[in-house]
Amino acid sequence: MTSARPFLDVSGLAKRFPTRGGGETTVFEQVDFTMDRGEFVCVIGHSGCGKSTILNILAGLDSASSGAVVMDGREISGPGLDRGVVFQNYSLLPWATALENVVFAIRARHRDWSRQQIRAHALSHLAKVGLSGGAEHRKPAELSGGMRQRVSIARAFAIEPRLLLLDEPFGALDALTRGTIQDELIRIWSDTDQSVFMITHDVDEAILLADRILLMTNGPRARIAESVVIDIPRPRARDTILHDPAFYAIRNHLVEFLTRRSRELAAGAAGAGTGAPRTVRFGRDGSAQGVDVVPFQRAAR
Ligand SMILES: Nc1ncnc2c1ncn2[C@@H]1O[C@H](COP(=O)(O)OP(=O)(O)OP(=O)(O)O)[C@@H](O)[C@H]1O
Repeated sequence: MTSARPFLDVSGLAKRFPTRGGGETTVFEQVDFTMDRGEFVCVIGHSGCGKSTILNILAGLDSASSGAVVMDGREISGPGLDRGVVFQNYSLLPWATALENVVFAIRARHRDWSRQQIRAHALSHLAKVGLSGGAEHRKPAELSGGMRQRVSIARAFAIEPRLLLLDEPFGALDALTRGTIQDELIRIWSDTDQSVFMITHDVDEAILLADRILLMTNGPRARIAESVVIDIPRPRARDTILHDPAFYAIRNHLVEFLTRRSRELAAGAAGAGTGAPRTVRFGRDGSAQGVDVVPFQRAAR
């Protein structure tokens, strides 16, 4: 069932930067989308269309030139512990151990918790991402890239944010590590009602993880042109998902968007649309249907 008011409501978002000649450039405009509680949404679009800027605005680390972001009925106007952010470059405190990195975040969130409570909570979240048996006492420089990203994910989940913002979190990892951490991410997310907004360049990763994929046109004046519903049943596994009748239809649709339509739909191009994204859903046989509204229903995970 959908509620009358979405968990996250982004409307009319635009970002402009001044240019050297005294003018300004519009990176994106008319960005409109909503997210429901517990939904996992991925964003795909070419480099420079403004994905990270949108994520930073949702995080409260950047401000929009116009438009609004309303989460749980309140407008976002700065950073807050109701949102957790994971960047590609880990952003861990270099002088603190993995455990301390997580502990500091929990302490900021739960000021009334005892030291033992905080430590136990941190250790349990580190264990969920496979960091135990000594690794939790190492500093970031003594950890591999995959382990550092695990610490970032544990830290983000440990503060139990309502919205988790992930900016290409697996971009720097090798395929094997990437797969393992994707599985860990999905397992932790499945046990919560947290919503996830994730940027990725990897269409297979997006299909594996997302309930919905937002497709952005090329900048400048980029916008979200389509919202593609991924209703491949969960749990999804990387090897068996390839046999789902809808998988290649969705994959082809995304690749075709990136190679052709992201450019054709860009502002100024003939036939470029405006306004809210078109919702696209694929039938279980892989046939595409353009529909206006698809209610989000949290599927079994
Ligand atoms: N402070 C700034 N001043 C001027 N332009 C900026 C500034 N910050 C970002 N931009 C421009 O805004 C555009 C969008 O940047 P953003 O990093 O959000 O894109 P992206 O879609 O996340 O790209 P990528 O996929 O490469 O990470 C880029 O063209 C970038 O050069």
